[in-house]
Amino acid sequence: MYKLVLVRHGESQWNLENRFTGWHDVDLTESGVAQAKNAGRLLKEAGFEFDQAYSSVLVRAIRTLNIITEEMGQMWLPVERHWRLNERHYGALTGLDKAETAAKHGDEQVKVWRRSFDIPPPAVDESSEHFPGHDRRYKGIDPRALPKAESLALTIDRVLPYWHDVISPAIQANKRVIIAAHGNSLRALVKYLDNMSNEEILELNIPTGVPLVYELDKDLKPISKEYLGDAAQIKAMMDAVAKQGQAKK
Ligand SMILES: O=C(O)[C@@H](CO)OP(=O)(O)O
Repeated sequence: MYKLVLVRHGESQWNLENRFTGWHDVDLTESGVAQAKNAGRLLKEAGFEFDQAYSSVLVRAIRTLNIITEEMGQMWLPVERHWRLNERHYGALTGLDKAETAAKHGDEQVKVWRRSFDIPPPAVDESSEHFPGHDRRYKGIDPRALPKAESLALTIDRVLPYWHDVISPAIQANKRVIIAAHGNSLRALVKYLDNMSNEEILELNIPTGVPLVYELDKDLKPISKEYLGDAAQIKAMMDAVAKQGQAKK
């Protein structure tokens, strides 16, 4: 049996401001830092030791992982950062206020943009500041692979090659792995691991800064899955994520 830990970054500045974030690079808030410390403390108390860590190339995930490994006394861990673990690209919604967008287009439309399986938000064009082709960290990647807007389905298409080529072989080579990533890049992975239907994934919201521990069999099929921490608090955090896309009453 293998163990795998997934963690969504702690609260970011744009989570706090309730703005669509995607590939925009924002840092953690103070409470995001506290959430990451708490995640590290919980993992340490539960006796976790890792051999390999992975994160996206976005600061909020990188910093969350740093804080967790520092808290655990495992800062020396090898880390591989990869753009394929980035958040889903929010296209032309990037930067907009989620509640204001819902007031303008309706809660249902925003739920479609946030959570439908295969309907992407409106795309940016290559002149947009939110097109990743302008960012040095994505140099060397085939521009056709760089997103202008992604649905969850498209996010799955770019996350899974990294899972199959890099992460799952590491796990099967007995490396104990932690992955720090994002609400939707982790939903992509969870959908795949748990073999969830397109309808089931619609209602799945992942809280910030809470370790999600999987036990996997030899073929990496889940045996069990649980969040570390206070169940009532975690449920409240998941409900709050779901509500972020509703217009203010
Ligand atoms: O804005 C985003 O990039 C994501 C995660 O923070 O938000 P949502 O939960 O609306 O998909």
